[in-house]
Amino acid sequence: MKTVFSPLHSLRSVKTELDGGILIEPHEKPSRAETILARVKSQTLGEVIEPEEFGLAPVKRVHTPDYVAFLEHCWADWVAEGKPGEAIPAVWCGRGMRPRMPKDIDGRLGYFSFAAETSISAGTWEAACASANVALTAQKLVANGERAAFALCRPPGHHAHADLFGGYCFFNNAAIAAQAFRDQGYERVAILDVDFHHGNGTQAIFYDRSDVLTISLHGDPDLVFPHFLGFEDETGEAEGEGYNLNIIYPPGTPYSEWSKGLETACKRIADFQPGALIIALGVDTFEEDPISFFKLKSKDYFSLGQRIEHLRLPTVFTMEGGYDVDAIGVNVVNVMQGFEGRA
Ligand SMILES: NCCCCCC(=O)NO
Ligand SMILES: [Mg+2]
Ligand SMILES: [Zn+2]
Repeated sequence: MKTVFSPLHSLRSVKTELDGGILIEPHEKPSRAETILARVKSQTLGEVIEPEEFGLAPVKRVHTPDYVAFLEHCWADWVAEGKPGEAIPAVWCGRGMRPRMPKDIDGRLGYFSFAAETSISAGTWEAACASANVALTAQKLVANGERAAFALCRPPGHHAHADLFGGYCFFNNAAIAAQAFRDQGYERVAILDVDFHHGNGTQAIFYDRSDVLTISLHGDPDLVFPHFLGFEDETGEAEGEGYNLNIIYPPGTPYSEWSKGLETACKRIADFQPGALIIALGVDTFEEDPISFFKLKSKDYFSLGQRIEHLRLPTVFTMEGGYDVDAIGVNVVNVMQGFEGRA
């Protein structure tokens, strides 16, 4: 399996994450991607290639022009106002207020975000663009005949809405790849999000559509991020009714339980008969993950990869979450080796 990787990910190197009332070293840090890359190479998973440049057109098939323009200029606008730290949203449109786009950077940060943990600084824009190009390059490999490709995306994307950032995400790489398949004539595309957290952005982007099936397995949003979306009664709307599926689990869920939801998801995907499958791959389902509460073991990721392969679909993997950096390389590559039958 080929891996697509961009060294430009390291331009995303913020020093802060708001957590527990203090600014901590971000969980979503450059060493995550470097560790995965090292494991891809040490396990000779396959060729590693750099992304092609696709420009902003395919990004704007998912994200709004105002949002893209905001992300491009955010850091410069923030610095121009003489702010001392990294750009962090601190004000939002609360219930009963007016959801119009403010001029000021503080207002725009809140208007275009849904959470406060995702700081922005120099290089964030460039890294987010590179991450989208990584996903589009993997999508092109698969559209051109590869059975599967691994988009080693950083920053991740599944929390990003059409015009919202948060949860360490800016561009929804999986959604951008899905829309690229659709624009290239694939009638139906399925996105399966196996990250510990709900793929709220992915759900929202396709919520009223029946051409892209969105499924997410995740921790109960009543207990964990993103808190305000991802419940099992969210099944799609209008044309999209029946084309969104959320499967939630409690703290301590082991693979033996979690895999029942995986089975349900795979059966729904098989029924949908998509021409392509995108796996939003987070490994923060791991038992040692610092911010999550499932209990998957490293060996379980082989099984996950094997089950996905049994769908017999052209498959793009987009890297999402996973914060136990010591184990992230093994867990991610275990999925790929399971997929390739090299478990
Ligand atoms: N306290 C912020 C938690 C953000 C979760 C990021 C993630 O892993 N999403 O998949
Ligand atoms: Mg998920
Ligand atoms: Zn996650």
